[in-house]
Amino acid sequence: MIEFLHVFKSYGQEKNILADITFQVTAGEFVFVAGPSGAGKSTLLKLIAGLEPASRGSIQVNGQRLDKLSARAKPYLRRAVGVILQDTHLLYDRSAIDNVLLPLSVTGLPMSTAKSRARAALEKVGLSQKEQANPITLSGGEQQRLAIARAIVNRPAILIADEPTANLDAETAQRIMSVFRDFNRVGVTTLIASHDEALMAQHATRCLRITQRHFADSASSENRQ
Ligand SMILES: Nc1ncnc2c1ncn2[C@@H]1O[C@H](COP(=O)(O)OP(=O)(O)OP(=O)(O)O)[C@@H](O)[C@H]1O
Repeated sequence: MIEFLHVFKSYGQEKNILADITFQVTAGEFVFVAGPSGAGKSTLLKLIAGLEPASRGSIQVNGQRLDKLSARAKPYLRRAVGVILQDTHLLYDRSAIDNVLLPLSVTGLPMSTAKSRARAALEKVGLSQKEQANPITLSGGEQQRLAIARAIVNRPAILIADEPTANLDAETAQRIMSVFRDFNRVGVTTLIASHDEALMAQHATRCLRITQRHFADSASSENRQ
């Protein structure tokens, strides 16, 4: 489902932000990506989403080598991977439901079908009552849930989220995590970047840990105690 083989990533003069990363995530897994600030967690998620190219090595997502992806295959990959970045990029001049409809606009679905899909996505994250609200009037946790609804409306096989519980109180963070667990329960492969150790200890089944010049996978044999 996701495979990194000896992946390196540099940004210009910023050499080897990620160095020699190898791991596999199989369909349906729930995985945390952990590590201190600046370790490269966001970078790892962006590589999976195809938002940044690897500098070296091979990445496969959903059976496709990202560096060999044809222009025609790119939109399919975009739909297969739902992405929630640190900045949720919600549009504050549109209603909540219009934000969720946005990724559907390129699919050619009839408006009535698109609207019922968007409503189903809002319902799954508990925001049915807020479909006409402007995102700016929503709380931090509600905005995060709206971003999740927008990420899952195309029914992605993989969901990746970058620090989705940052800046939220503990109770709201738990609510967001249970939304992710619900999607994972129905088969969505889920990767979440976090540096909240307590939250991860509670929820993690597996943890990919990036620290300066070191990568550890809690599922690999050398890390099993
Ligand atoms: N577009 C970019 N151009 C240059 N350097 C970048 C770029 N994006 C990230 N970096 C650098 O790469 C390193 C890793 O950044 P990244 O955002 O992946 O870390 P992170 O672990 O997600 O951090 P945080 O927990 O603070 O969000 C940082 O030193 C950052 O400055």
